[in-house]
Amino acid sequence: MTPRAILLDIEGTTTSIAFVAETLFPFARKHLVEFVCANPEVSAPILAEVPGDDKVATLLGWIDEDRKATPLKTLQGLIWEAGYASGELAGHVYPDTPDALQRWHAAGIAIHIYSSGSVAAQKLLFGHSVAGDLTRFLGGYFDTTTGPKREADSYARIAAALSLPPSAILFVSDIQPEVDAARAAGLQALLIDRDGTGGDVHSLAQVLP
Ligand SMILES: CSCCC(=O)C(=O)COP(=O)(O)O
Ligand SMILES: [Mg+2]
Repeated sequence: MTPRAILLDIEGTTTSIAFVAETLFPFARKHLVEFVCANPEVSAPILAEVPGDDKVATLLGWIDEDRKATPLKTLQGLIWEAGYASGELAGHVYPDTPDALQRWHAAGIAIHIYSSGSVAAQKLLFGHSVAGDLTRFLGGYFDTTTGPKREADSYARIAAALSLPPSAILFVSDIQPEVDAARAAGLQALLIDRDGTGGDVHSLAQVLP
């Protein structure tokens, strides 16, 4: 069945893992303390969700281990905002990403994002991408506030939010447990392998070509 909506992961799917690991995360690490000190009122409710006495140390540890924790993701999005605004950051997208977004959009297929990165961070990345502002192609954004990406219930919630039967949505991700969870919820799903050594596809050019 041709899907009525496409749901895209970011890191490893639309965007390189290296950009996230080697550019975004170090930027957040470098500016974390400065941001928290300069924005105490914004930071306080986020830090309240971080366990332990030394919240900053916990957050820095989470960055190093790529923990997909909602408070960290919220804070990262806020920190990256200044980097995108100044032009120091530009959201990486693979060359086939804007082409695919344009193609699916023209075909009348709704395109949504589901990433562990916060919704604010998703909008920044696509709004300030190396291919320009791609947000005109995107209809909805989902993050871990909807639920973890490896749990089927999260995909059921997204289908309900989109008012679509799960089988009408095609999810694309580079992480097998995420693909498995989406399939368990009844979505169509494809594993993308950007190295081209496995997976169902290795480029978004192969998805609804
Ligand atoms: C869009 S924010 C940058 C990516 C990020 O922080 C992240 O955790 C990506 O996770 P994904 O679920 O897109 O693999
Ligand atoms: Mg991913």
